[in-house]
Amino acid sequence: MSAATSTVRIGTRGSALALTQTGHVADALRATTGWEEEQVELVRVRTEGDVLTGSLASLGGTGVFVVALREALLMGRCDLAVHSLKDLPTAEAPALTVAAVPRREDPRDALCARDGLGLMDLPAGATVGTGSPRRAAQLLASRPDLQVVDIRGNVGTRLGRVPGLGDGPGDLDAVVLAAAGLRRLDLDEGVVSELLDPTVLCPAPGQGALAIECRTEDAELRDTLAALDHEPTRLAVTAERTLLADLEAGCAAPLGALGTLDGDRLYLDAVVLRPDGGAQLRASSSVQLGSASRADRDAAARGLGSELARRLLAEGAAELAGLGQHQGGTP
Ligand SMILES: NCc1[nH]cc(CCC(=O)O)c1CC(=O)O
Repeated sequence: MSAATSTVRIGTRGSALALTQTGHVADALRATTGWEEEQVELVRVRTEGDVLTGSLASLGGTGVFVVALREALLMGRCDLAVHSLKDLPTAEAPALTVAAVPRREDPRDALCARDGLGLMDLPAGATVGTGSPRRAAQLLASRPDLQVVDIRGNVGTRLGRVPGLGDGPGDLDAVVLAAAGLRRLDLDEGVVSELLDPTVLCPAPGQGALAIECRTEDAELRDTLAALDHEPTRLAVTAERTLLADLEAGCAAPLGALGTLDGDRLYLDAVVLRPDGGAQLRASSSVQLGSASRADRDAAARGLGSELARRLLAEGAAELAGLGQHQGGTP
């Protein structure tokens, strides 16, 4: 594929959020390359995650939002794909490469409650909707009285469960969503009643970040996409995702991880919970990155994730959270 003579096709899911995210990447690509509007084209791909209606936790397997996009890449129906990094399985796909991780949006989770209520203001026994075992366990850890209700659907559907926040039944006191998605859709101002501190609700590995994937053989495109990479984000999510992989946890596991870069030091905080929130393990560590090569810094980030995973496993994380069950890992 020669960019100068043809178009670059970006595969995307059809949800409002996916189209917005992909649109931003298309704009960034045009800006760094000088390509014309029509040289970057969006191709819609329907994924299993968009079609199935069961609860997200019950889908169990990882990658329900990703598999069809990867197939489209491999079959040449598109040249690059934009994924929400937290939906991307940690196992790399053969013949595909994550060519760039752009700058991360706010990684925090957002409480969207009726009447602007914060987490600690919700009345006893209040109902909070989320399909995420990670969010459920952490909500219950700080507010054991809450009634967590399993919900799913796109952002609009979930907001509609809260009175005053959208079109829908308005049958819940609150829902929890990723701040990044709300911000990208320009919805955050009206609906977020509290941005939850990561010490209260630690985000999912990769939350708020995107991955731009292409075929490994497209060397020219890979070089072009590298311009969209944001190294501090890439290092943080590399540490988070290595931890996730080493814990053999899928996207449905009650675990949170957040990497942050301060100068040349990369920090990683993680929490693993019992699904009912009644017990949890927390661990933090950091590594000095130095001015070594990109490969060395990536390796240091992976080392940090592995070190923290080892510590958590030694303290009984797998038993606590029921890890290793979703991907056929160690029992
Ligand atoms: N699992 C669904 C999903 N995947 C990515 C986002 C948007 C936020 C992000 O980029 O992390 C969301 C919605 C949500 O969790 O509220």
